[in-house]
Amino acid sequence: MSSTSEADAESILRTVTPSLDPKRHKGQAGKIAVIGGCREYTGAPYFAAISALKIGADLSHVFCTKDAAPVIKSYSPELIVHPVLEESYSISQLSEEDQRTVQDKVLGEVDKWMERFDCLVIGPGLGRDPFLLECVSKIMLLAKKSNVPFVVDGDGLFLVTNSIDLVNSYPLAVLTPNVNEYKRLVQKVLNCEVDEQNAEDQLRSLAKQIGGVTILRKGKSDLISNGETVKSVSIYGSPRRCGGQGDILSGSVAVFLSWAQQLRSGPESPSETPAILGCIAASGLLRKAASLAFTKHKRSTLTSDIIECLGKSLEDICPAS
Ligand SMILES: NC(=O)C1=CN([C@@H]2O[C@H](COP(=O)(O)OP(=O)(O)OC[C@H]3O[C@@H](n4cnc5c(N)ncnc54)[C@H](OP(=O)(O)O)[C@@H]3O)[C@@H](O)[C@H]2O)[C@@H](O)CC1
Ligand SMILES: Nc1ncnc2c1ncn2[C@@H]1O[C@H](COP(=O)(O)OP(=O)(O)OP(=O)(O)O)[C@@H](O)[C@H]1O
Ligand SMILES: [Mg+2]
Repeated sequence: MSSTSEADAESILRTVTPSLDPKRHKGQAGKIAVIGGCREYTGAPYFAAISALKIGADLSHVFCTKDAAPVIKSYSPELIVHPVLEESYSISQLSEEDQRTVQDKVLGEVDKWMERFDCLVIGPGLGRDPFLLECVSKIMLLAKKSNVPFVVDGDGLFLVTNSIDLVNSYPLAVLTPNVNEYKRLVQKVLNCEVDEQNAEDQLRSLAKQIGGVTILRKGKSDLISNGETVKSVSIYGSPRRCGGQGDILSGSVAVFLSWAQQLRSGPESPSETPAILGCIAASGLLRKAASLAFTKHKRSTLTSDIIECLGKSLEDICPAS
């Protein structure tokens, strides 16, 4: 059994971040899709999707409900927004057969794009509507069929905790639970309470029990495990706990995981998996950006201020030229 060690996040950021090569075409630096955004939540999918672009992905899509789409589009013309998800209230008058037709249509809309994506982020601002979550569980099956990696966060974790088979033994799944989401996962999967005294061993057991998926447990230090190795990232971030920082993280993991996967085909393939590298890089960068934003804005630091600092924080670690 390997022991926990503090990851060298800066060095990993330098390793996984690709150079800006003029020979590369649009799309090669990453095509990310966020599955999330409903009547209540439009900020979370926006934060995840825009963070992916600000770090350096080429294209960032959002698949959300019809009500959320115009709102998310209005935040940014950079995002490609698909108003395809349906909640129960909009289909409750339909017969069972018509509801199935609606579900097939939703799945068709997502599936026609699936193979083009390097990574999905499933859950920021998804909500907990049962019809919508059933569609999303089928989207996860489609992603697995196409071997597309996915990061599960927010309400996606609510779905997965209640249907662990959706991610069990899928090596390209990354779960990014916050304190509440982690507690629910531990209770459900390990049948016990969170043990802070043995946090690393418990995280390793949890990841192993879910068949070697990668888990990034967010907190004062971020802990990352795939059931074998356990790494921590404790770089000083910010004392502000404004909502949305986890959404930046999930979009960032998707980009760095995609970049780390590209290294696999190169001559110097790192020993850690792309999922572990992606988590370490994202955690390190978010913490640097949060620290920079806090230096400028102090108590009024908001998630959008942290997003504005992603570029400078990455530039300080690996300059573009
Ligand atoms: N600006 C935005 O748009 C942002 C949107 N965000 C989005 O918010 C969503 C929830 O994420 P979160 O982080 O609030 O979840 P978390 O800490 O487990 O819950 C806190 C407490 O609330 C409750 N609860 C939560 N959701 C519930 C529901 N649908 N229905 C009923 N209860 C619910 C929960 O109760 P419990 O389930 O534990 O009993 C717990 O006590 C998620 O989609 C996220 O992406 C955030 O990313 C922030 C920025
Ligand atoms: N106590 C803490 N001290 C320092 N950093 C923290 C602390 N808690 C969380 N973080 C950092 O903030 C990031 C987001 O974690 P958080 O627990 O706020 O996620 P979340 O609740 O899912 O956020 P969101 O509001 O986006 O849903 C993590 O990557 C972590 O690095
Ligand atoms: Mg969250």
